[in-house]
Amino acid sequence: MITMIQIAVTGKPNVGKSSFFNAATLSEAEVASYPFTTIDANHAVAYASCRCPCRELGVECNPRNSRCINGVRLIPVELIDVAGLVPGAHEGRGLGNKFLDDLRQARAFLHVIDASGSTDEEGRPVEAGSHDPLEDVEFLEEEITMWLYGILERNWERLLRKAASEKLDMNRIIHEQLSGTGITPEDIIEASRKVDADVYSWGKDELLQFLDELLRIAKPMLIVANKADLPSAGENIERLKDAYPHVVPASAEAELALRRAAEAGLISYTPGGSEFEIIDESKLTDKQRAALEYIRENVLEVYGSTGVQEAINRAVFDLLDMIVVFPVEDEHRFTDQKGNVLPDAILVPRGSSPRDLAYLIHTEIGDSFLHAVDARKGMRVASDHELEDGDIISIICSR
Ligand SMILES: Nc1nc2c(ncn2[C@@H]2O[C@H](COP(=O)(O)OP(=O)(O)OP(=O)(O)O)[C@@H](O)[C@H]2O)c(=O)[nH]1
Repeated sequence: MITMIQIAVTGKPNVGKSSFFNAATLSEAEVASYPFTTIDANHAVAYASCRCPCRELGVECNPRNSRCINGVRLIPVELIDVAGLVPGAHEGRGLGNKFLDDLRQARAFLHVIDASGSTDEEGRPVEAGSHDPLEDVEFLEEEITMWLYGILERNWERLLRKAASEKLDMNRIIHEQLSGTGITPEDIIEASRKVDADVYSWGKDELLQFLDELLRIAKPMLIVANKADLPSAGENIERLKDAYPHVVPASAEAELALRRAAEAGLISYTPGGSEFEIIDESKLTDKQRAALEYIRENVLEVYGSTGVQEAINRAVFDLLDMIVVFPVEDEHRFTDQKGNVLPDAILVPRGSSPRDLAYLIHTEIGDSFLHAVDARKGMRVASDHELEDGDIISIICSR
């Protein structure tokens, strides 16, 4: 059974988190026949997008677990709206079991910030450009680190003594303490290697350094530099890009405006696209025309898109390093048992093998895996062969 990848969306009040959440989630109209658009108030379905092989193969696909719009395959991922991360939250001003639950589920964080600097550190509106958004990035990382620190620090001395006297592996003990966060033993081993000092001599500084590394590995973060449409955002976006590896300029408001205009039949626009076309000039009011031109000049032409879809894609394909594989039963017709062409698009971690894919689809398929065929090349591939992005794979089982 394949579960959707879950990504947390967080940010202080007024930065445009709800706008981003809505803009990333296709509306009911756009996904009419698709069953799960909104899960509940705090969970919604967004899509990672990639090229569908249907065009290149000259076939018409019948997607089952995903959608195909004009040759673009949309693969569902789940967004979790994480509220309450405000400065000081780790001290008990808001982070509770709900946060633990969100943290456990989330594989990565999208941190929405107001790149225009028009909200202060608590999210109150201030004059554009008067707040430095780089401070907001630091605060969020610090909140999560300090929250984890609170969990470890409580019992640290006792745990060290226990590990020393019973000759227990400290990494395992740390993992037990952080159980419920979704952090794996491998993540902990990798992070603790990055701290020079011997674990038995770790003080506060080393623990914090360890937790910083751990978060980077286990819950990587992408900065959504929102409100990129405002003039004061440009310089901040450059500074953010200099300081952090994963920054996507975005305008959630522009994405919403373009979609509304498309729904009203005023423009043609594919969500996440790099351009739009006005359908009938005479239908636009002066105000609408000016707003659309503003978006074209200040968002699309500057940043290439509104950044909303790009943020989701970067989280899935860069931060989490996933690739897309299309499993089929019939390697000649690219179909499943029922004749659906290219029915499924599956996100798998880069480095996965056909056998890993088989297990991901179903334990039984993994257990009875015999070999796999690369349907494009019509060639058998080894069970430990590394799958490539866009592969169409037929799995041959003994049952
Ligand atoms: N210029 C501009 N304004 C935006 C953008 N996104 C959101 N806003 C505005 O920012 C304000 C806050 O947006 P919300 O989406 O409600 O922000 P939020 O972070 O969810 O706020 P809370 O619900 O208070 O947590 C609203 O007035 C939006 O219209 C954007 O991309 N550009």
